[in-house]
Amino acid sequence: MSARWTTAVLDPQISGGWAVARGPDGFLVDDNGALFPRQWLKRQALDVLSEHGIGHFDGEPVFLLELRSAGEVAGCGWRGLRQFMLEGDFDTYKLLGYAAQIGTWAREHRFCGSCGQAMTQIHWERAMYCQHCDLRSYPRISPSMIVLVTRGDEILLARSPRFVTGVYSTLAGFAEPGESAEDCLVREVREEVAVEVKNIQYVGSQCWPFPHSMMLGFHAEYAGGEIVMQPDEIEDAQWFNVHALPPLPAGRSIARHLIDLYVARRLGLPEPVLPG
Ligand SMILES: NC(=O)c1ccc[n+]([C@@H]2O[C@H](COP(=O)([O-])OP(=O)(O)OC[C@H]3O[C@@H](n4cnc5c(N)ncnc54)[C@H](O)[C@@H]3O)[C@@H](O)[C@H]2O)c1
Ligand SMILES: [Mg+2]
Ligand SMILES: [Zn+2]
Repeated sequence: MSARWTTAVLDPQISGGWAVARGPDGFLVDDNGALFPRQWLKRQALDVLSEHGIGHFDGEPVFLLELRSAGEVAGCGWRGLRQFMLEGDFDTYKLLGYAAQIGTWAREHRFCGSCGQAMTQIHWERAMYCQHCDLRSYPRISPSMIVLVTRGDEILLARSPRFVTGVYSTLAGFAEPGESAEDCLVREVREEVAVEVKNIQYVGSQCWPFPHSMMLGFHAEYAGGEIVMQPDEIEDAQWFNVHALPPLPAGRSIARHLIDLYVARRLGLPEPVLPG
């Protein structure tokens, strides 16, 4: 949510408003962006799997058309969510990030995980419902810890084989059942680089809709151990001096914020603000 964008459960039976369409290649866009007059968009030959009322943008209702396949709409193209995260209006990115998470979840919860029968949308809360089991499934959110480990002027950064060439980032990993945030952080750092940490401090959080992570960001100090990289997960890990940093993650990511915040504090510069 943001100043311009708030989530809400809106009944698709009501008419009007804006709509976004999401297919396998991302969101439908034209020169004005990804928001289209809903009645116009629904007249296009789109292969709609489901429709969801997702919230308000500048006070106007917004709906998501989740598509089975990418079709052709004259004058329009497709744009992935990552592009919206990297550049352009952040409120629009927040709206589309939410739409993507709702679309993914609804697509993956069409059938009851308990009995296998078709589920239906309910319109007073964000849930899919199985009448047979009286079971509700809510949108999936996966808590992930992300941590900048520091040792004075040095910060510990690593590369996953999945990263853009040359980029180094903070360590991250998904929480497992039974863990606290701190347990998870200590385990992930141990698994990925075999380092021990102390003085864990919570910094802030960020929704990361790729596809449904909730990043909880921390700072921790080095407490011991030599770097041993986890095979397959970590391609390289090093201590970098704050004056000689490698290519870093995208400006709006919490990974980048954790790095920029520490460097600013170390160098006595103004502190950056985490994009909400
Ligand atoms: N916003 C940021 O700045 C930022 C930076 C780094 C990582 N991330 C995100 O943090 C998350 C975790 O990072 P990671 O990839 O290093 O995780 P990780 O170290 O836990 O390893 C990834 C592996 O975890 C497993 N996995 C996938 N989804 C899972 C889930 N929902 N629950 C449990 N295990 C799962 C898979 O085997 C996958 O290969 C990812 O979503 C990643 O995109 C965000
Ligand atoms: Mg990881
Ligand atoms: Zn069921």
